[in-house]
Amino acid sequence: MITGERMAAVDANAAALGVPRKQLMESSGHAVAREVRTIVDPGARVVVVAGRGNNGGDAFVAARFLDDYDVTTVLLGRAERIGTDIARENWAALEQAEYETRAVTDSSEFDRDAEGFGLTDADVIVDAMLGTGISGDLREPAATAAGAINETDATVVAVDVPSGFDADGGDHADNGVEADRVVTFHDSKPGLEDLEATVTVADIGIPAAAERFVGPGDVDLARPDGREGRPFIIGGGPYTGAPALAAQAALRGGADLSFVAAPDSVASEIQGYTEDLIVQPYEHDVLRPEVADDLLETAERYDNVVVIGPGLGDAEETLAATQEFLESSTGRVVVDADALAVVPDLETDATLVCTPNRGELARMGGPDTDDLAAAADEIEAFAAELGHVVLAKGANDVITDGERTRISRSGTVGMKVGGTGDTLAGLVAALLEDTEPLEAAAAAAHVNGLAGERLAQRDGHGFVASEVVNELPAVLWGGSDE
Ligand SMILES: NC(=O)C1=CN([C@@H]2O[C@H](COP(=O)(O)OP(=O)(O)OC[C@H]3O[C@@H](n4cnc5c(N)ncnc54)[C@H](O)[C@@H]3O)[C@@H](O)[C@H]2O)[C@H](O)CC1
Ligand SMILES: [K+]
Repeated sequence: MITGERMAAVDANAAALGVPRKQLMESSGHAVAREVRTIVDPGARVVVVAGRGNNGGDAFVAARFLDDYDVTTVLLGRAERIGTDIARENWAALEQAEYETRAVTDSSEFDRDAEGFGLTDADVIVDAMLGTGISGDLREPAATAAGAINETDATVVAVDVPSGFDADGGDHADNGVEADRVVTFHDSKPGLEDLEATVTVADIGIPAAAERFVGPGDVDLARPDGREGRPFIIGGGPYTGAPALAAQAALRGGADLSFVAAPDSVASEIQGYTEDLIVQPYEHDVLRPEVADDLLETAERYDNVVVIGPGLGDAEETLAATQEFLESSTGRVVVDADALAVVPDLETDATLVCTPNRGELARMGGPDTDDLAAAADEIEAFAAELGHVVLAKGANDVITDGERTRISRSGTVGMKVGGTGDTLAGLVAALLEDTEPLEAAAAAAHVNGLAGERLAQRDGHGFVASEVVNELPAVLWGGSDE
């Protein structure tokens, strides 16, 4: 089962792996033609009703695979307004090859002339008006066309989803097409099983890697569409760099404001790094239990995305305070570095994203290995037992919520420089604002690694974490096509 928006991400990942959308469209269209062949014999009358997006593009391909049928392809709209190159190219091929095509420019034509389109004597109608690109109830001329299609006795074959069906939410527009068959691509869509139609899931050659490995489609999904979120970064000890890097990375990753809580002994030093941070000192030199309550109260005031940075090694005090803080948290918390030690025995309603490096993963009870990708199943089982998202950092990062597991292959040996874990933790916090934890962690791991790759291309492996922070926006908004 996959939603429409995740499908778009998988398409983009497939393209980045070398399987372009036009190839997927060819496979999609062929699958639709094969379905038609199971319903009627050659010579039968088939009417394709196509929209101006890739859903229509699929059906232009299908028409090409139905040469031995009496096919008319009807485009709702003008050809020059077809929305994508690959759909337009497939329409042009139909016209060049003198297939029977017709463009309808307004719904009155449809109303007045449903007969004329041969809808009424069609044996099969291919519904290719709208697929996963739909937004809202059917608009004209699709709405009128859907009504005309629903009134015929033809067998209706829907491309990907019946027009009007929302592949993210799973509900179907009241004025949507009632299909007899649905040929959906790659994986079923939530809610299709509730329709009357017979659903065929067509394999269109998308490599499993497009879902397994994090790619540009995942970054597209997690990209903040504006400035939002106010993560709260808690530095647990006297380190000044870690919370500062995490807080700056959160800002670079799209957060509105970034608050840092740090021991008063170092708070002014952290503020000294940059005016962009709002640093709030807490008494004592480390995170102590009596401080935890105040921090909790503060955290509640923010968008409950919190990053707990490194503590003081395994100092009892700090760990007790961290445990107390996490047990009482209810929001989304990125837990990094020494704070991770308390997570295995934690009872909390908070949604944690744990970002262990190899040693921290092993100490938490996860597998102790350099090759995280090879241990992905073990890490998935560990995350399932832990009950939280684990972003295990290594040459390849393994990101898992205990059920779904992704691997990010981005990054470079230069990323081992100190502080890149802090930039990652801050970036996760920024993306957690409006992206689900697994997706936010996967995209952050990928973007952080791509930032390092860009720096390595420019400066070899001598870059430092503060440069990774500054590189994040270019990767997140620069349309990186890695
Ligand atoms: N997932 C895959 O592996 C592949 C999917 N393919 C097909 O691509 C469509 C999605 O195509 P997209 O261009 O994103 O959008 P659509 O064609 O679904 O629709 C866009 C089209 O519709 C208009 N529109 C949007 N909302 C409405 C509305 N409420 N009423 C009327 N018209 C509306 C919008 O203006 C556009 O013109 C997917 O379903 C698959 O069929 C690819 O072929 C490749 C592989
Ligand atoms: K459709």
